[in-house]
Amino acid sequence: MKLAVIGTGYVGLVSGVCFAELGNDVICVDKLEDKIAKLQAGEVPIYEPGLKELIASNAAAGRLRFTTDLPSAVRAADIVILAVGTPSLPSGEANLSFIKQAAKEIGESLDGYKIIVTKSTVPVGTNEKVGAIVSEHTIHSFDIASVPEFLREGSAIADTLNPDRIVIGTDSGIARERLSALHRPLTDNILLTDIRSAEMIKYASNAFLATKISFINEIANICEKVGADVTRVAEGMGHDRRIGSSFLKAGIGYGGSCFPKDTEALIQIAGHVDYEFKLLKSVVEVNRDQRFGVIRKLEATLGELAGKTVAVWGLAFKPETDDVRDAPAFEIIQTLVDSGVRVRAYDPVAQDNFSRQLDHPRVDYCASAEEAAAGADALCLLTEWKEFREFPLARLETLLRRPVLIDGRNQFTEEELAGTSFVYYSVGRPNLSKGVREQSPALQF
Ligand SMILES: NC(=O)C1=CN([C@@H]2O[C@H](COP(=O)(O)OP(=O)(O)OC[C@H]3O[C@@H](n4cnc5c(N)ncnc54)[C@H](O)[C@@H]3O)[C@@H](O)[C@H]2O)C=CC1
Ligand SMILES: O=C(O)[C@H]1O[C@H](OP(=O)(O)OP(=O)(O)OC[C@H]2O[C@@H](n3ccc(=O)[nH]c3=O)[C@H](O)[C@@H]2O)[C@H](O)[C@@H](O)[C@@H]1O
Repeated sequence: MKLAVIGTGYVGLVSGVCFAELGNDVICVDKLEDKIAKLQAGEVPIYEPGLKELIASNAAAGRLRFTTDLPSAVRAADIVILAVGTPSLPSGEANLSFIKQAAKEIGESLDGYKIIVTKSTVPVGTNEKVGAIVSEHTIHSFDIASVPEFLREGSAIADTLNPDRIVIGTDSGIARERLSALHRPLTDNILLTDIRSAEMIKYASNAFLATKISFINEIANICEKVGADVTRVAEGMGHDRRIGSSFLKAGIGYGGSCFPKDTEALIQIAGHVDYEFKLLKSVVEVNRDQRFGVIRKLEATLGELAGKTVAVWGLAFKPETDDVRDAPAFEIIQTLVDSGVRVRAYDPVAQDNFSRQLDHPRVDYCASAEEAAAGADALCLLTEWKEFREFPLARLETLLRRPVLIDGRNQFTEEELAGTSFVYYSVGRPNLSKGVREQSPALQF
């Protein structure tokens, strides 16, 4: 099939290249001339494992092209896929200006029947709005469909090529048939729905995953007070197939370009129909506070923070990505420098993106994990990159001025820390001092 994909962010690029890999003829479109020029030259604007190679092979095979010429790409396609951004407005609502503008441009470009698919995450009712905008600008017939995207950054290609399910929301028989045929090579698990339910499935899925994370983070916070270990608790819960073991990793809370914005947007969607989504409001509130656990633990060990030097390992919101959108590291580092701390930060991949957005005289960006740790009063691990997990603890002990390790991602085990001199605070697990568990407080009944 011939596809035009509008927007070359994560979703546009990854789904475009994966459809090309399946043998379709794909043109990816973006407004940004620089971005398209780079893609045409074989450069990939984002760090995503495997993406560069897959783009190169499909471009060389002539199945994948890049352009800024939206009208020509739309005319050459049978199916037009909208993958533009839907960032948050200050109110928390989704900003639909990119969607609306792209819908207008698509409408103006139509020269015959097309299927117009929205992959961007959009509030219920948006696809109908897209249909109305396209209609205003064309005399040609078209159908609309909502096909939400569920890929995760860092494993985007594997997720796209092996999806748990594909959701196709449309009221058109032709669109249902052609979009099922397009996705069937990926999975047989295709769920056909109406448009509004498909739009809701995406928000409900992200909100539920965010809820699991905030739930386990609250359990972790209680574990710290009662002397239990949240990793064992999550393991014990996860064996129950009704609960499942995924998304039960306690830590510094969720970040990224989607959970924070989509939870806020769903609260607004509910509010517009006079429904207060109390549970999701709490999920967001718990998440906002969770990152400050790192600061509280630093204060508990170092006392007054002003004048101290703190190393930070990890700036991306999760490993295997250079995306720093809504990364908890921003607020943690900002709070530290506001308290008079000098920060020595390092991330193997996301450092350039991060430092462009947080430039402060008390933040030094370092060339290596080792350089960041050298001479610091404490080290905070904020992103679970493999290189941090594999860093020899004996070496780290000698680099730090004080062997204080605040592990925001529960990366090290008690066995690994046994025999070291670390004061070790993690999330929802007993604190260790010189490798030995600190006494849990007596419980009152
Ligand atoms: N990033 C992710 O992992 C996932 C994102 N989503 C959703 O997918 C959508 C896209 O997200 P990202 O890929 O992160 O977006 P992004 O914001 O990184 O990129 C969007 C791209 O669209 C381009 N664009 C905007 N208007 C355009 C127009 N009229 N014509 C051509 N290009 C245009 C922009 O220049 C930009 O390059 C969002 O709704 C997001 O919520 C869904 C699942 C995963
Ligand atoms: O709509 C989206 O954009 C995407 O949002 C998430 O994907 P992503 O944000 O790339 O990454 P996740 O792996 O879900 O992690 C999100 C955040 O939650 C945190 N997390 C995740 C899992 C966990 O157990 N604990 C936890 O704290 C991560 O550290 C990270 O900050 C969803 O997992 C995707 O299905 C969805 O398509």
